Amino acid sequence: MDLAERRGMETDVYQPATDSRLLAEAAIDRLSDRPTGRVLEVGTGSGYVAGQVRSALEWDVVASDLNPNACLEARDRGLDVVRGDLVEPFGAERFDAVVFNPPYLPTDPSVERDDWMEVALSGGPSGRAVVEPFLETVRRVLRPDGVVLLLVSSLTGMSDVTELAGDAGFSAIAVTTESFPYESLTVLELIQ
Ligand SMILES: C[S@@+](CC[C@H](N)C(=O)[O-])C[C@H]1O[C@@H](n2cnc3c(N)ncnc32)[C@H](O)[C@@H]1O
Repeated sequence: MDLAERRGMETDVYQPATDSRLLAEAAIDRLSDRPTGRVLEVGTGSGYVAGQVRSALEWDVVASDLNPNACLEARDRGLDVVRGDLVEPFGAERFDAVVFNPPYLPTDPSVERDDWMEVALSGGPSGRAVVEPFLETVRRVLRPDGVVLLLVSSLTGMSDVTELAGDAGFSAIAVTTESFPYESLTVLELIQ
């Protein structure tokens, strides 16, 4: 499924899809092995992933997004929501885990549209335009034993993402993968 097909959803807020469900299941599985803590979902969209984690685990859950419409939708689920760019609004060492299903589809700049679905889906020409600054900054908000759970598509370049994660001081482990005709989706656990 390409960007144009995903665009069939004429909405301002990304609605839960296969990638959202894969990330929510992996986050619940991985975080249930750890003591209760505080988790941030970056790019929460509808709030689905954060809501699933909050229902399944006794963790404090915070959600954030750049898109004000997403923030309102996530708030309607009863989530604590902060509007902002990636982890910029948050202080140092605030979270035991950060989860993110980023915009990851490689997109030709000449067909980019100026709307919130583009912000939700487009990862720029490489697919890594948002993943890269996320990996460069996320460590600041993690407690010393905190982890990241990051959804990565084969379209985004798995080895490029694991290399960027390594540059940012993380080791990456694939915790789950699902394959589809057009891409495979993996959740990486990034450990400091
Ligand atoms: C693929 S959607 C995922 C939505 C939701 N987490 C899910 O899995 O269904 C990516 C989300 O990231 C948000 N986003 C994109 N760039 C962002 C940024 N720089 N800071 C915060 N959120 C961002 C988008 O608005 C969108 O809601």
